[in-house]
Amino acid sequence: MFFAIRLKWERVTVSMKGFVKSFGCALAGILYTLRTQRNMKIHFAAALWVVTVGIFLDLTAAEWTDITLAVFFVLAAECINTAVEAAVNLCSPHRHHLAKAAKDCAAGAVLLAAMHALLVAFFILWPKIIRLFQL
Ligand SMILES: Nc1ncnc2c1ncn2[C@@H]1O[C@H](COP(=O)(O)OP(=O)(O)OP(=O)(O)O)[C@@H](O)[C@H]1O
Repeated sequence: MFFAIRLKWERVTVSMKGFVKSFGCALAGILYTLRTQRNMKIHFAAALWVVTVGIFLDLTAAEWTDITLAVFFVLAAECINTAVEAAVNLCSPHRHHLAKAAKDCAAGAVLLAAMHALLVAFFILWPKIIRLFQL
């Protein structure tokens, strides 16, 4: 009985260590993207601005859901773009049309996510800002 509990506890500890390690790796990836990619810094600054304006405009829970989804979608797309760039640079240091396709498609994904974020900001924030200045 004692050994069974101890074995189970050790398994929990080991899986917790694995979880903490994966979390650390994921955080390192985000920080690497933030450190090396100018666009990620711009996205982060834009996200901070949107959150500040959102707090000021007293958004509803549904509006916050849309805004945060759009923000995290852009940040995640930028991390994936950085991963693709790093992998392509590693595998294909010389110019190749497939390397170009991979990088261009990854950049396209970021552009689409950013356009979506702009639309969401426009539909949610813009009418509120207009109303605020009409008062
Ligand atoms: N190995 C390659 N072969 C062919 N074309 C490439 C290659 N590497 C980059 N390119 C082309 O140059 C463009 C810019 O590539 P680069 O590696 O500078 O990425 P970037 O988009 O400038 O990244 P960043 O977000 O860091 O500015 C790519 O989108 C692609 O069209």
